[in-house]
Amino acid sequence: MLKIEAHAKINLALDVLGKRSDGYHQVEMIMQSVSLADTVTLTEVPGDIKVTASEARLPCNSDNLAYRAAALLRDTLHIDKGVAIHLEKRIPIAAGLAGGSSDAAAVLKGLNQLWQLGLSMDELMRLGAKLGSDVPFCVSGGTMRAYGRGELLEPLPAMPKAFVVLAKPFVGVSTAWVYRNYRPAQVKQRPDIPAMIASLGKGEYDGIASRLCNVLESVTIPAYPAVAQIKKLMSDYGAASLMSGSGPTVFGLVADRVQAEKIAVQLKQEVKAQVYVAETVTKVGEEDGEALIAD
Ligand SMILES: C[C@](O)(CO)[C@H](O)COP(=O)(O)OP(=O)(O)OC[C@H]1O[C@@H](n2ccc(N)nc2=O)[C@H](O)[C@@H]1O
Ligand SMILES: Nc1ncnc2c1ncn2[C@@H]1O[C@H](COP(=O)(O)OP(=O)(O)OP(=O)(O)O)[C@@H](O)[C@H]1O
Repeated sequence: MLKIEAHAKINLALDVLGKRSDGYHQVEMIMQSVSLADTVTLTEVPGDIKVTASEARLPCNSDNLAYRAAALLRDTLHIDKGVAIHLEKRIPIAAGLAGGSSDAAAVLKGLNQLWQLGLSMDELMRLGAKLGSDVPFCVSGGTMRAYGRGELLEPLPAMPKAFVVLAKPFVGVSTAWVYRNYRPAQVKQRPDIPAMIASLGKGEYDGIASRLCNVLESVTIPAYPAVAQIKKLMSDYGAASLMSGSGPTVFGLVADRVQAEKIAVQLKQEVKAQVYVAETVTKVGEEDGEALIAD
């Protein structure tokens, strides 16, 4: 049996560079893992793939990304083994935090170990790209520049430790809908990604916090005013704030845990949202032995 922590991600910067002929958008992003995580438990069983989840509204059939990750490994490598996958969900669903992608990445990494497949991180990331654009990042974790449709990654210097308040209003946002409705003309500000990378290189928290920028806010905010409301409250409380991915979750960065806890308490009083306090995490995965826990 294996237990794996599947971490959520936030996008510190997200730019859309154009639309591709395959329907996806060319993006450039800076992605960061945070400590909020689902726990994925893998147990070898005879037969097929079975998925259970703590969250009743999650599909447990082949629509579940964790199921699809296991099926992809079985089909690609012609493996005739079964696995029971249990998802203890903590990452809110359809939130812009890559919850499903992270579960899928955890299954790829976990089954690589449980089924002794010997796949490299690179091979796992390539397989992950078949499941979704965010999956390769979730396989590697840490702080990364992502480009292409988001599946191509370049490691960046780790973000200095920061505390992250996450607030998800009670709406689910479809990533496909957000990209479909993206109009460059509606974008007021685009991220300065080279400058943010320079700040990461110097370990300058302020340089990173002052450059948070996500062009997809131009689609999600007009449709879901709660996002703007939460962003404003976070800034009023002293956090550098931004919508993560396609939303609707807004994150606020602060350097101090006590301040993060205070902001979370204030937000819970003022807005209808699921609120969490997390922190940035450096590279997750097998290398540091942190993510895979064998029983
Ligand atoms: C918004 C982000 O979460 C930021 O990290 C990602 O760009 C989205 O990653 P994801 O949820 O893994 O997305 P996918 O499952 O690959 O794609 C979902 C849908 O979003 C759209 N999509 C996604 C990624 C991309 N670069 N361009 C797109 O247009 C496509 O319509 C696609 O059908
Ligand atoms: N294991 C899973 N956990 C969460 N959602 C899943 C999972 N498998 C499939 N899904 C489906 O995927 C959709 C998006 O869920 P998810 O939580 O991954 O969104 P997200 O955080 O917006 O992802 P991203 O940031 O990668 O766009 C939901 O409609 C959900 O039903």
